[in-house]
Amino acid sequence: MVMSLHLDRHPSFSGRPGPVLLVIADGVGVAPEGPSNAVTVADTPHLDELTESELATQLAAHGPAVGLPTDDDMGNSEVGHNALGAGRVFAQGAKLVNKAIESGAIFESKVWKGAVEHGRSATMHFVGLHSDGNVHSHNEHLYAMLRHAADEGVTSAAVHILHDGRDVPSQSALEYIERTEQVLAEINAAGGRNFRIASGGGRMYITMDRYEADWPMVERGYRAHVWGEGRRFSSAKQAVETMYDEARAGGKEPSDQYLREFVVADANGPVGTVADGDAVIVYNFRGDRAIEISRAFEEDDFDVFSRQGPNGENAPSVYFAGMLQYDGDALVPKQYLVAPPSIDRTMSHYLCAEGVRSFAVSETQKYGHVTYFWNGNRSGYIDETLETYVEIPSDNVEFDTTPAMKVREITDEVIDLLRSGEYDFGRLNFPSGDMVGHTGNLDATVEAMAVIDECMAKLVAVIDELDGVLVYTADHGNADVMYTEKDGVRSPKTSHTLSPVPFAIHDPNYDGEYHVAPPAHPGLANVAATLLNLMGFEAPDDYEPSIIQF
Ligand SMILES: O=C(O)[C@@H](CO)OP(=O)(O)O
Ligand SMILES: [Mn+2]
Ligand SMILES: [Mn+2]
Repeated sequence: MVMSLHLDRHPSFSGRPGPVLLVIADGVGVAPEGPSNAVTVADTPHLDELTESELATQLAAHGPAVGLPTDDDMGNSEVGHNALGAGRVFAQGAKLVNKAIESGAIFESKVWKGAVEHGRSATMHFVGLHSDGNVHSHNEHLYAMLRHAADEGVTSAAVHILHDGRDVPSQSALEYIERTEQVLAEINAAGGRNFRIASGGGRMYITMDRYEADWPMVERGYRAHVWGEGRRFSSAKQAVETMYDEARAGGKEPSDQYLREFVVADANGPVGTVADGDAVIVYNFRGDRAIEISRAFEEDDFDVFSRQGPNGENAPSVYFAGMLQYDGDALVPKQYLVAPPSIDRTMSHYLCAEGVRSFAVSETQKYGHVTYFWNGNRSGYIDETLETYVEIPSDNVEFDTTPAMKVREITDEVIDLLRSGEYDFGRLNFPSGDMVGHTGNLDATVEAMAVIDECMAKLVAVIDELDGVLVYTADHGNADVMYTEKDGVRSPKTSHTLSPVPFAIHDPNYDGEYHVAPPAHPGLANVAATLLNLMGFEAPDDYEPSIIQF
């Protein structure tokens, strides 16, 4: 049955005269007050006023509430914005890949079989985030594929690892390398097989750029993985240990995310370059940071950077597949192992069908979050005549050096759009709670929160002036836990958290027409229906229920 995209008007509430604005403070969760909570350490009188009002509550933003396998899975931007924008919970990549591996369906797929066929006569390469963070990837998926490939007669495999330190502890690369070397050794022990780690580097330094913020990152990764260009070491372990030592000798604590690229080489040179006829699998299941490297491998007429070898050789022609299809509109990549969640009828689809004008604003690092993720992993507009998307270019720096990021610029842009009178709905993402939070720098994150608070005050004032409604929430936690402490020793926490997130409505015309009455276990997926109600619409029947009741 094709569901119609029509929205009924709400029977008792026709909305306010002004626009509805959703503010998503990325990575700003709710955790107990304490010295490691940058959100509570910061002075944020305006946020406090919002979250302490009668129109406030908290929402689950991790685990099954956002389509992840278990309650141990922290939330992230992809699943968070998917749930916010689509008003329902979809089984996400992490879960879908687990299922495909458990059932064996992944190994029955035509794409896997094609990869194995190439791997039998050439080399099978695996490129991906090397951890069990379960945000972009999970090493158990890699291991299952390596073992299966070996069982199916692949004799040569090369793994290209991206150190994490962002979804897992900031200096954990060596533990993951040790475990992977163990798995590879077990596979090789059967004889006649050469499975090895071939190259790698930090995820924030090579390969895993997103939203075209920093293509040179992808170029560095491509050249290390394909051509074996980079500093040479006898093993991945030696590479990481050397770089740790060098960082500390320079007075700096090393950070896995930012480690330089390395290549494993022996007396004959790099041990796992990519050649014509090889298979390459990107084993990340999340799309934003996997799209650019996929394009570099699979596009015939790719022209963002030169893929030629050091002596002018042509880029190798490979059999390429992603774990999932990362962009269902642009069809990137063309071949994939597991079908992505099919997120249909997002809130944007309904609003466009009703002719409602809307905008979305963020800076590069989160621009795709409020557009591509929000719209169910679709790039581009749903209806360009009704929507305006604004990207403020991000600086390519380590973000604790610029804790305000572009939050003030985003605010100014949003205020202009609100005052234009042309929009009934707008959404923005403030990136800094998350991006600065990921650096593990507490002071910088406290400063980031103070800037968000300052900008919230401005937005609230404009909403008052326009008789609109402001809704404040976040997509998952991060800034709310900046370090953990054990036996008096502090370790920076660079990852997201399991915390709930704030939800608050600022409605200057509020006169008791509705109240906050969330269903049991409210989560991010309940926000879309709430926003539609505040605009004077009834939500679609199969959306998760609204947080407000009239
Ligand atoms: O930076 C990222 O890729 C993730 C963490 O892995 O963060 P977010 O989900 O907030 O984008
Ligand atoms: Mn996020
Ligand atoms: Mn993040």
